[in-house]
Amino acid sequence: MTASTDRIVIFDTTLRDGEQCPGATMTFEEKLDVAHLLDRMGVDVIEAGFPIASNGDFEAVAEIARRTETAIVAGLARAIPADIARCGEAVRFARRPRIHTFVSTSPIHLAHQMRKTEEQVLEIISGTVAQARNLVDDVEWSGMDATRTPIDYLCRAVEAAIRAGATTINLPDTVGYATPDEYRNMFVQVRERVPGADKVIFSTHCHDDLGLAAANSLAGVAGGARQIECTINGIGERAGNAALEEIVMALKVRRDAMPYETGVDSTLLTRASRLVSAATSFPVQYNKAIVGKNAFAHESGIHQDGMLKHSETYEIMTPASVGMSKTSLVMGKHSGRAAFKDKLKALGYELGENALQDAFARFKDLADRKKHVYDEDIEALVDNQIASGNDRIKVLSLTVIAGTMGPQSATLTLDIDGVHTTVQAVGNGPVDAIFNAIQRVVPHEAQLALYQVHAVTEGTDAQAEVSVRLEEGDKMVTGRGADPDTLVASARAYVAALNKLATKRVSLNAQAAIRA
Ligand SMILES: CC(=O)SCCNC(=O)CCNC(=O)[C@H](O)C(C)(C)COP(=O)(O)OP(=O)(O)OC[C@H]1O[C@@H](n2cnc3c(N)ncnc32)[C@H](O)[C@@H]1OP(=O)(O)O
Ligand SMILES: CC(C)C(=O)C(=O)O
Repeated sequence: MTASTDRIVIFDTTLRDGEQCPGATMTFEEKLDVAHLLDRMGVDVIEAGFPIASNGDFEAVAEIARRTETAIVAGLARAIPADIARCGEAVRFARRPRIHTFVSTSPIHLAHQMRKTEEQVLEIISGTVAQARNLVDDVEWSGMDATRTPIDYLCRAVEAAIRAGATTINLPDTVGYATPDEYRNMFVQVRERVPGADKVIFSTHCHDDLGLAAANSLAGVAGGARQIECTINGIGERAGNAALEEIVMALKVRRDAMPYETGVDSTLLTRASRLVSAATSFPVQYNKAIVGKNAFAHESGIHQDGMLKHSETYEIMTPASVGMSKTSLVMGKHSGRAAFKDKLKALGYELGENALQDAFARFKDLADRKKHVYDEDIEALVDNQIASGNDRIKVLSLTVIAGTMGPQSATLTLDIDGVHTTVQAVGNGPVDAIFNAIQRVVPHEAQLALYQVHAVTEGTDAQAEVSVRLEEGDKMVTGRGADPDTLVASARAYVAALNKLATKRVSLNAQAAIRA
C-alpha cells in the first residue's frame, strides 16, 4: 500500500489490541459486525485478530477476511514461523491481506521477555519478515517497545525489516511512555538514517498510560508517519490505545494545523462507538471526547446562552459530523434563564414575564435539591404553578418528624388569603399527620377518596407526584402536588384539592344566587 503525503492510513486494531483489554472479549458474530461497520466507515486496515492465539481467533480473522469488501485485513503474528504461517492461512481469504509481525527491540524486552541478544533478534527479523513476504505482498513489521529502544539499534532493526521486505514499519509506544516531542523525533531520525525508509510507510501505535496516546499519534505524523493504529473508544491493553474517533476528528477539525486527511466517514463514529461498547459491555465514559454522552451537552447557563445565540460559541464541531443526533442543553442547577425559557418553549409553554421569573425561581430551587432535572420535572413544576396561580391557600413550610418512634407529627404553616397560620398535629404516619394539620387549619367535611403517589422520573431523587381526591357531597375534586420530597408533595396535593373545592363552592353558590 502506498500513501500520499497528506493521506493518513487509519489502521483499526479494536478486534486485536482492543480485545486484549481484560473483559473486552467479543463473540465471533460481534467481531463480524464490528468489522463490517469498520469497512463501511472507510477504515483502511482492519487488524482482525491474532490467528495463533486460538481457533476462535483464527476463524474470526478468516471470516472477516472473506467478508471484507474494501479494507485491508491484517492478522498479528509473533516473530515465530508457526505464528506467521497460521496468520498467512487466515488472511489469505482477504481481497487485500496483510501479515503484521512484531518482535521486541528494547533492552529490557530483549533481556527479560525474549531472552535474546540484539544480533539474534536482527536475524529473527530478517527470517520472519522474509517468510511473511513469501506469503503476502503486504507485510507490516513492528518493533515492540520501540520508544524505549536506543535509536541506533532501532535503526538497525528497521533496516533489517525493510531489507527483508516489510512495506509498513510500525514503531509502537508499547507502554505509553513517550512524550510527543520524543515520539516525533524518533520518526524523524529513523526516516533520515535508515536506507530505504522512503520506500515504506511509517506507522504509529500509541498506548494511553499517560493519557498521551492521541497526542503522540499526531506527533508521530508530524515526524513523518502516515499510518495511525487506533481503536474505537480507545479500548486496548491496560489504559488503552489512541482512540480512532479522536484521531479522525482531530485531523478533520484542525486540518488548518495538520494538513492531512483520512478516508473515514466521521458520521459513523458514534454508531461504531455504541456497537463496540455493546459488544464489549464497556460503557463509554460520559466525558469521552467525540462520542461521550456529554460531548455535545451543555448545562451551565453561560454556555447554554451562548449556544442559543450561536452554536460555534461552545462547539468546535457539529454533533451531526460525528453521527450524534443533536446538541443537548441539559437543565440543571447551573442553567440560566435563557435556556429555561427555551426549554419551556420547546415543551409548549408560553409564560408571561412574572410567571416565568416565578417558574425559574422554583426550577432553581428544585435543581438545587435534585441531580437530574428532566423535562417531566419542569412540566410538573409549571403545571403546578399554573394550577395554583389563584389559590387562596398555599403551603409555606412543613416539618415532619417520622420514623419508628411514633407518633409521627407535622408542623405546617399555611398562607390563607395572606394570613399565615402554623399548627402542629400528630397522625398514624407522616402523611396522616400532615392531613390532620391541614384539617385543623382549614376545617372541612370533605372525605379523602384517593391518595396516590408516583415518581415523575427515575432515581431516588425523582420528583414525587401526589394526587389527592376529596369528595364533599356531590362535589369531587383532585389536587396534584409535585416535589422531590413526597411529604411536601402530599401537603401540596391536599391543599390543591381544597383550593379546587373552594372554587367549586363559590361557583355553585354564585349559580344558586343567580337562579334565586
Ligand atoms: C504489545 C502487544 O500487544 S503484543 C500482543 C499481545 N497479545 C497476546 O498475547 C494475545 C494472544 N496471546 C496468546 O494467546 C498467547 O500468549 C500465545 C498463543 C501468543 C502464546 O502462548 P504460549 O505459547 O503459551 O506463550 P506465553 O504466552 O506463555 O509466552 C509468550 C511467549 O512468546 C514469546 N514472545 C513474545 N513476543 C514475541 C515475539 N514478538 N516474537 C517471538 N516470540 C515472542 C515470549 O518470549 C514467550 O516465549 P517463551 O515461552 O519461550 O518464554
Ligand atoms: C504488537 C504491537 C504493535 C503492539 O500492540 C504494541 O507494541 O503495543
